[in-house]
Amino acid sequence: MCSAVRFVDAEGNLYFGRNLDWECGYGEKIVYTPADYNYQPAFNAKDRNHAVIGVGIVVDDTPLYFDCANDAGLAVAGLNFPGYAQYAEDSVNFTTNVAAYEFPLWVARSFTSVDDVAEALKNVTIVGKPINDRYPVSMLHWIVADATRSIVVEYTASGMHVYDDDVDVMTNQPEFPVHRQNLINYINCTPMMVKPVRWGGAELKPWGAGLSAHGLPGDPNSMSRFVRIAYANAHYPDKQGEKDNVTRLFKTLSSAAMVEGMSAMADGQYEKTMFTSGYSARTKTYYMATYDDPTIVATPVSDFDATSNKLQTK
Ligand SMILES: C[C@H](CCC(=O)NCCS(=O)(=O)O)[C@H]1CC[C@H]2[C@@H]3[C@H](O)C[C@@H]4C[C@H](O)CC[C@]4(C)[C@H]3C[C@H](O)[C@]12C
Repeated sequence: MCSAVRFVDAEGNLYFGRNLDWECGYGEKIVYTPADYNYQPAFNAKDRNHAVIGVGIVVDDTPLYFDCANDAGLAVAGLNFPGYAQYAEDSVNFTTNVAAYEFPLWVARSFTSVDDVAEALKNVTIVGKPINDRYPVSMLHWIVADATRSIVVEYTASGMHVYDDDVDVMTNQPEFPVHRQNLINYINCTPMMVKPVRWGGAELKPWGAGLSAHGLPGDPNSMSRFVRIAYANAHYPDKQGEKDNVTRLFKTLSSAAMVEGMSAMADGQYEKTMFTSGYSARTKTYYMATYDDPTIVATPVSDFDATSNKLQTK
């Protein structure tokens, strides 16, 4: 399972991050794609040369991003969506064709805002073409965010769906509208301290703080994580400064993190939060912590050579 979140700090700077929950890693690193990198889209898309930083792997000199952000403060993450995602089998004439594997790269190379992405997606086909035989097509949906808002992009049997994500979180299956509607089941949950009540002759006092959120789902399934991270994101108080906002990002994501042993996949292997990563548009820094080493490592864009045309990893 995976979970993602977006929020802005008190000055309106974007913070965006995700948990990558899986049974194994892919050798992912921080990958920097400079503006002058020779990106050759899989089909007829045009490269608009935004520099990109994110987490991914490099295959055939192409950065395959799990999540990334660009120099304009636009960020995107891919999350599993099997059983629902259904890409086109081939390119479609008179539309912009984007291979599923390049979707985050294409978004971040091409656009400066969520509004522009949403407009472009009106005429986009996502094609289920693998980059090569070693890496089959992943069935994903994506959350795209900037300092103003976020959207969820789902490509299913009925085509392209772009949803306004007014709670600024995403997890896995099912479709975004189901997650969004399910939140109504939890609107009784609040962070307020519960007052003592009388039931007949008895005075009932709360155990302590937290009782007002009783019923918030604690299990690792996708719908439960959506509720939990939406609750955490909605109630986290505004923070000043980079440090407290990065803490907010990682703590909010930890509310939906997967602990090894809690959830086995179909093959019997346990899922765990392999890494948590995120971007601060305030300082143009990518942050990452792994399951085995929770130290949050900061990689500012300035660590890379922006004048080069080569992919760079750290
Ligand atoms: C496994 C990852 C998603 C994690 C997730 O959402 N888990 C949910 C588990 S469950 O089903 O809901 O149980 C996804 C997110 C991004 C994916 C990667 C990126 O799309 C980049 C390439 C794309 C290639 O086609 C396949 C390898 C790959 C390197 C992908 C491997 C894998 O599918 C990743 C790493």
